[in-house]
Amino acid sequence: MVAPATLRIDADELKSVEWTIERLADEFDTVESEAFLRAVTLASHELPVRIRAELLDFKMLEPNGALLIQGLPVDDAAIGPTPFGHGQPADEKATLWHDIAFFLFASCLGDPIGWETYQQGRLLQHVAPRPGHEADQTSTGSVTKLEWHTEEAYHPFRPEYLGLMCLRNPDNVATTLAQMADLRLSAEDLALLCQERFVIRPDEAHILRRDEVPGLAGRMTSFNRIDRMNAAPEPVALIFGAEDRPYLRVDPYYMDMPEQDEFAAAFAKLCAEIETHLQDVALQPGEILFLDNWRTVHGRKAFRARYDGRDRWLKRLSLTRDLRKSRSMRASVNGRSIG
Ligand SMILES: O=C(O)CCC(=O)C(=O)O
Ligand SMILES: [Fe+2]
Repeated sequence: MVAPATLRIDADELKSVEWTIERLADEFDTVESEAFLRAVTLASHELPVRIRAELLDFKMLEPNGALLIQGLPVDDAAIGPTPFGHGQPADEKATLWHDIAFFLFASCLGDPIGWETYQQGRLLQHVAPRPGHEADQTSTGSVTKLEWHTEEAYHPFRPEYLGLMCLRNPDNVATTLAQMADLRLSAEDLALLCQERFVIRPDEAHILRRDEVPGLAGRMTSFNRIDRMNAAPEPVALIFGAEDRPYLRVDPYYMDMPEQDEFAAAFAKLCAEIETHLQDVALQPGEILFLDNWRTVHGRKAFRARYDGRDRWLKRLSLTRDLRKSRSMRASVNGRSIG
């Protein structure tokens, strides 16, 4: 199986990265602003050249579907309690250093995007267990495994890359992933999977618990759009791109079984191949895992949440290579929230 590529930041590189982070931290107190996005994209050009080269190759040459960046320090006492479980919001200031680091690396791959119908359009999202959500098929679930999926598989503007930065993972709960490059599918199955015959519905993170959404009224156009995608989904192809190195989009939990036997059989083979080639990556504090969302699927093992402020805590960014393609669903030229 193809293991994720790894890139370890060395001591000299870390000094240079820290210098850039600290300069940005002097100027900004949140990563959720357009001014910060411009500044961090510019500053990403100052990253050490070896790091930029590795990220650029990951993007331009597609040598691997996953890239693990190691070597950022995390002071567990300084980052504050894991959000949600404790009933208090995260102290954004306490993780600003890491948030900036994450955006700096991510900016080498693409532009961060968010969703009007998810966490109020926030770009940097918390992945942490939430009381009452234990059995949900979302990033706030825990006792139920998060089934493997393409991120936002149903959406025409789904991200090309997904970043997961680990701040805390005391029980070594694994992120699961499978690489398209590992899958063995016959030419006949590939030909069936390339046809627009498969229905993928929106993730329930955009649908459940709508009554808890602050400012819901102002976002109803976007929520209505999600509801329409749910009620009348357009059939799509699961495999696309070049025949010899295809891309995929798939999320069985939100899919209908195709009616015709041959398509159902090809879909079942794809799922079985993915299951066979699923690997575990238990992220450690300070690690950032970048996944090519067109060449891997990912999920998470089940675990028992502690709700003691020390739970598993990742931050997540979705990145697009081409912001313009979603312009019809974004409010402004450099607005990042799609819906
Ligand atoms: O918790 C994880 O490791 C992965 C979660 C996930 O699939 C996601 O946040 O999109
Ligand atoms: Fe995901």
